[in-house]
Amino acid sequence: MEDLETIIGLEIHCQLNTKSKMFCSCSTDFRDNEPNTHTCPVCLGLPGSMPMVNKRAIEFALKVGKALNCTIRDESEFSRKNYFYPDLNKAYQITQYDKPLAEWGKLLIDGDNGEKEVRITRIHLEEDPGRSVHMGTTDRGKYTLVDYNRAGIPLIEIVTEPDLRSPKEARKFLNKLRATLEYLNVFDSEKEGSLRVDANISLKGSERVEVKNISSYKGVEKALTFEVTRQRNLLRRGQIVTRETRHFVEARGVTTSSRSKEEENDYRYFPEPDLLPLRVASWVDAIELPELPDARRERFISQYGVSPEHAKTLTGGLKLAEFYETVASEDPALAATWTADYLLGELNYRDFSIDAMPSDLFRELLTLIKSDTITDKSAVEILRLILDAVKDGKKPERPQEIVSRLGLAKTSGDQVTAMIQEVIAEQQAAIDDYYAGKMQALNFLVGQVMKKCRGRADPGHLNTLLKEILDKKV
Ligand SMILES: Nc1ncnc2c1ncn2[C@@H]1O[C@H](COP(=O)(O)OP(=O)(O)OP(=O)(O)O)[C@@H](O)[C@H]1O
Ligand SMILES: [Mg+2]
Ligand SMILES: [Mg+2]
Repeated sequence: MEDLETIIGLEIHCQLNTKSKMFCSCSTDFRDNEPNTHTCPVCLGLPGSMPMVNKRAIEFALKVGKALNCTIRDESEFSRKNYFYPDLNKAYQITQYDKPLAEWGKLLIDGDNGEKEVRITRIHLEEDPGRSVHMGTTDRGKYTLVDYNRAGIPLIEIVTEPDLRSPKEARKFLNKLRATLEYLNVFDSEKEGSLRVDANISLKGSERVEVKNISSYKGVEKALTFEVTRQRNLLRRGQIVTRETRHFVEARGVTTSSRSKEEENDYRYFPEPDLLPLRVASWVDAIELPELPDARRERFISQYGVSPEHAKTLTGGLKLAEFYETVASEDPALAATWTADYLLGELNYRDFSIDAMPSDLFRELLTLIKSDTITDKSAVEILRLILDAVKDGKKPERPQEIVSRLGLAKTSGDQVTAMIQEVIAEQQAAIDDYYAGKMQALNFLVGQVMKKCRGRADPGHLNTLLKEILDKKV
């Protein structure tokens, strides 16, 4: 039972960052504004109002279609998906049904067993519903407010074939997709709720379960991991997995049943009578795609000579890739190591994005490392001081200032030699041990010199130097 194959397919809703909404001219820049201030008769769905298609949204969706190697349909069509819910003021959503804008694409990912192609079933355009804001606690004073500022924000839904084989692979797919969308400059990954995922999962031979509306990438992996265990346990106990829609409770990391298949709505789709069919396939030729993650990765390898692993990490997000290119000039290999191995670790630890690190300060830090002014250990210390200042909302000190203030400049050769002589004079017992062939004594002596210079000597160099001096004495 343990090796029952896991089958996963994703439906990803992505808000396009156009200036105005999908079918009206209301601004999409609503996040800092009062509820219901970005609305008009069209996005409120008032009787008699007529939708108009946002050309920009179509262009953005076509860009995504082209980047994901889709075929653009010669004719696509908007449809009405009918259901009643307070955040859906018209009682229908304008979406696409059997004639989506784009079909049959693919995205290359770094899968569980190496590089892998994930097929894209379709990409269609639709409008976001409004947002329900639940007030009060569950047991008392509970009521719900509705904010229609979000109603009508352009969305694309990207549906994959059930080609993913593990929760981790699903996360990798999402990371690659997010990077691609960022590079295309069609969405803003930092805006809350800009990418929402429905994750479908089954164990081979059983029904699938759909976990709806997961709003974080980590959430998708967690929800799917929970489902693998839950479904395996059901089968192990001789029960069956029922086809149902489930909800992910982020705070507890579990999924709960929200409605079973029998209760699922019949949406009574029909073609949207207020909009003409779209014939936009010919626009695709004029769309020029920017450099996408795979191409940039190859360029990083050839132009900067960074390792494939570093190149993959550094091109995993648009801002990260741009950051690297602003700091790479002096010593690309050094910059790659310090960005990918050290900086990213420190950022993740603080739940920061790359924006938190001022690139001019990082460049200065790299110069100090390259000129051998500070040790790696001191460089990490400086990095932490800068990021902690940012975290506290303070203006970070420049690396050079920190070096002077804390006296982090590497101890010079002469000073080290002097300190070694001091230690040799002080530690006769250890010296005797060393000559008696006890190699631990050397480590001890290195430690003593390090202590004297407060860690500002290069450990490898110190080791060699100390050995040289001691061996000469024999
Ligand atoms: N056996 C399976 N196990 C896991 N996922 C599957 C399986 N079969 C299909 N899927 C995935 O389920 C998703 C189906 O999405 P689609 O939008 O076509 O239909 P739906 O979920 O029934 O409709 P809705 O849009 O209302 O959610 C796809 O991502 C597909 O890859
Ligand atoms: Mg769907
Ligand atoms: Mg679905």
